[in-house]
Amino acid sequence: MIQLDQLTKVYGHGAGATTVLDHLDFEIAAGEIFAVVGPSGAGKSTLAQTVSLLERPTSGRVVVNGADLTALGERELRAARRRIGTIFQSDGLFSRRTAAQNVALPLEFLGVTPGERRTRVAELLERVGLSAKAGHYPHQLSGGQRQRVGIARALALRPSVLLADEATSGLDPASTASIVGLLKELRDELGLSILFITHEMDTVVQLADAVARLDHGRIAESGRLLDLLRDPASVLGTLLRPPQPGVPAAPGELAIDVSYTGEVAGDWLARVSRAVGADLHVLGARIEQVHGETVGTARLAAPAELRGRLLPLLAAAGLSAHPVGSDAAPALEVVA
Ligand SMILES: Nc1ncnc2c1ncn2[C@@H]1O[C@H](COP(=O)(O)OP(=O)(O)OP(=O)(O)O)[C@@H](O)[C@H]1O
Repeated sequence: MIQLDQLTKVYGHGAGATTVLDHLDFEIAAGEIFAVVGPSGAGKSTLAQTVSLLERPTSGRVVVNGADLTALGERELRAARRRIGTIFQSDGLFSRRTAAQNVALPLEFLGVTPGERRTRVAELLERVGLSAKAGHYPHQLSGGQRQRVGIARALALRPSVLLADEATSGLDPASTASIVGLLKELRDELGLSILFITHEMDTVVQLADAVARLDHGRIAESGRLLDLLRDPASVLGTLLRPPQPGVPAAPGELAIDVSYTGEVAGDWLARVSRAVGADLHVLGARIEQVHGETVGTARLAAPAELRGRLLPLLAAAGLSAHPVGSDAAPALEVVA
C-alpha cells in the first residue's frame, strides 16, 4: 500500500515560487488501481517524479507499507526505491540490449548472480507473454511489446507499488487493451498498488478502481470509479464519460437525460413506454458495463405533455432523470 500524506512540491523561492503539488492526500491499497487524471499543467508529471522520489517533495510524506520514504537519506532511499516499480510513456529500453538483457538490468545493479538472473528474467518475460521475444532488440518489437518489457523490468525487484506515468499514451487501442489486461492481472496476482497517471479517460474507465482529478496541484474530486460514473452531478464522472451527441428532439417533444445511478432492469424503456402509453425515442445513448455493472446515460424524447407522469416512472425504474434545458441539478434522484 502507498499513502501520500500532505504531499507538497514547490519550485523556486520567494516571489518566484510555484506550488505544483498542494497538500495531496490519498492512499492506494494493495490490489488497487488508482488513476490520476488532469489537464495539461495540473501537476501529473511532477506527481510521478515526487512519488518515485526522483524529486524530493518540499513537504509531506510518501509512505510505502508503513515506511516513510521521504525521511530516508540518499543511500537508504536508493534501496527503498525498489519498492516502487515505474513505467513511463517512453519505454526507456536500451536499444543495444535485448528484451531479456533489458529486464535483467535492475538485477545486475543489485548484484544478483547470473544463474538467478536468468531464471528470474525467464519468469518475468513469461509473465508478460514475451518468452518468445527474449532475444529481440527493442526495434524488433511493437510499441505494446516494448511496454511489456518495461513492465517486466519494473517488476524485476518485486515492488509492492507500480507507478505508471502515461504508460499507454501513444499506443494503439489493441496494445492499450492488452496492457490494461496485464496490469489488472498483476494487480490481482501480486497485490500491487498501482498509481496510473494519464490523460486518457477511456483507459481509466477500463482499468481503474478509484480515480482522482488533479487540478492546479490539488485533488479537485476523487472517488470509486463506479460511484463517479453513477453520479450525474460529478464533474469527474462526466469527464470520464462525456454524453454522446445525439439527434435533436422533434418540435413539441420533451428531451430528457437519464443516467444509470444503480441497478436498472434491462427492459426499463419498454416498461416506461407501456406505462405512459406512448413510445419513448432514444436520441442518443452511451451505456456499458464497468466492473460488471451497467452504467451510462441516454437522452430520450417523449411528448411534452407526459412530463409529469414520465419523471416519477423513470425515477422508479432506478434512473436519474433530468429534462433538458431545465436547471442544472437533476430534477429527480433515485432514493435507494
Ligand atoms: N522544474 C520545474 N520548475 C518550475 N516549474 C515547474 C517545473 N516542473 C514543472 N513545473 C510547473 O509545474 C506545473 C505542472 O507541470 P507538470 O509537468 O507536472 O504537469 P502535467 O500535468 O504533467 O502536464 P502535461 O500533461 O502537459 O505533461 C506546470 O505549470 C509547470 O510549468
